[in-house]
Amino acid sequence: MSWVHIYKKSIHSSRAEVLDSAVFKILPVDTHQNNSSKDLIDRLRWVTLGYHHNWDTKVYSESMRTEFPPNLSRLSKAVATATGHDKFEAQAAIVNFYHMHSSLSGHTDHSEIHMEEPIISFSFGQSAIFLLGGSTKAVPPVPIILRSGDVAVMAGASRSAYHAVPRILPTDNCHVADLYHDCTAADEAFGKYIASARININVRQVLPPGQKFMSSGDGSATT
Ligand SMILES: O=C(O)CCC(=O)C(=O)O
Ligand SMILES: [Fe+2]
Repeated sequence: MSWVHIYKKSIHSSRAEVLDSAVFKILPVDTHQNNSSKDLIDRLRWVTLGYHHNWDTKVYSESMRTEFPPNLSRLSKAVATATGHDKFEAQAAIVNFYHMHSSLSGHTDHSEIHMEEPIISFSFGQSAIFLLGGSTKAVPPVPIILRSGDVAVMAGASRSAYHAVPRILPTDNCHVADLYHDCTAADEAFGKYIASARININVRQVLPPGQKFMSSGDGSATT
């Protein structure tokens, strides 16, 4: 496993583009409430990019694919190359939106057809306790704090290890101002959002090296 903590100030500029051509998951809306945009933003839990992982079957398919955001692709490739994975191609990402009481239970990420390349994970906003375990849930996990601007590279054994996010930790040191340049209304709204939220973007390669599309026999991942 390798972990790198770098580039706090240089990883915000693709924010608008990242949210283009994405699949969103918003928690069910209570029809008795009025669904203001703030209400909907608060219910947003994840977005997928590139190959859109089917949340129920955990399978990717060619029919559920949109262009991967070029800026995020370049950034992920630069991080992968800097950590010794220069063949890495960004083809899918999950953007997780955590609130102060959110958590993510223990799981492995194994839907990708090609598992030899790392997962590149970017964290913004509030901090998280990240637990990194082993190949079974019996392996006691190691706790790691992921802060805003941290980049984690899950490679080697950690690529297929169990991991979880049991707690979001409040921080007043999340460099909110670094996450945007111009003080537009949208930036101000983002500043308010991120003051009590964590965003994690984790980027994956799905296909084997050189393969550009999924063929019909691909994508039979099991949970
Ligand atoms: O939020 C994180 O740091 C981890 C997210 C994760 O493990 C996932 O989306 O599969
Ligand atoms: Fe994961």
